[in-house]
Amino acid sequence: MLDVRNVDLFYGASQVLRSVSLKAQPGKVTAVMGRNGVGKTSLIRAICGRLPVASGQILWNGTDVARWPAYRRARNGFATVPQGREIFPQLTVRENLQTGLACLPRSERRIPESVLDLFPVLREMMDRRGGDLSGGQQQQLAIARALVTRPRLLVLDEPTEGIQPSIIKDIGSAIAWLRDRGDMAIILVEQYFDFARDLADSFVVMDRGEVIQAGLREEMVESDVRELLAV
Ligand SMILES: Nc1ncnc2c1ncn2[C@@H]1O[C@H](COP(=O)(O)OP(=O)(O)OP(=O)(O)O)[C@@H](O)[C@H]1O
Repeated sequence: MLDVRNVDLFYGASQVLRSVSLKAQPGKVTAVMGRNGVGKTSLIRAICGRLPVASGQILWNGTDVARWPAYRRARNGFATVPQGREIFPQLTVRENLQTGLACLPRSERRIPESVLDLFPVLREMMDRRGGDLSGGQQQQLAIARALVTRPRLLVLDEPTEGIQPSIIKDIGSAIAWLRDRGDMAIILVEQYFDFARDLADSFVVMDRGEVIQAGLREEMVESDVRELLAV
């Protein structure tokens, strides 16, 4: 289980996270919501080790990993699907997936069939270049690249951004399937309310670097949260 406690984060003198706490449990989706610029991506980067926190704890099954480098967290089960996907356009789909394997021991560096079963379109496109895929296919590739490490914590940053509705549905089904498998904690950063609500077990809403609302999905009052998300 991931237990983020009172994390503060700064860019230079500017504080972008203020005592942020959240939990993520295996078999559950924690949705992180909030308008543009409230600190969601910074929070994800802090969790995955791409940005150093100034204070607070990031407990992973009881161990504080807040000072661990990103590669060590990756080896211990953390995987991220970054905002904007960060696909290598010149590499093939297969090569993009292989980049995800780097944190695994040599003997385990293979692309699991189950990942391709989840996104069959990728199997058909293994030798195509990443840059030739549609936005939705690239998003599926980014999720698959995270999954090849067989993560125990999957963090997705706005996976529906700029994606057409039919593929959003496929991505939602894939996330639900991974959640229901039960061995992975999932953090879903999302501004698309309906998508987040359909998948979430619990939620946090952020504003200006702080968590201003949090609770279980049943406690998520649609009108309140929509208001907090409105620009
Ligand atoms: N590298 C950086 N240096 C300085 N300030 C930054 C940097 N990256 C982000 N910020 C600022 O930190 C704040 C939080 O940004 P962040 O990207 O975490 O928000 P967000 O909620 O993920 O927004 P979005 O949905 O637009 O990605 C914003 O005010 C942003 O301008």
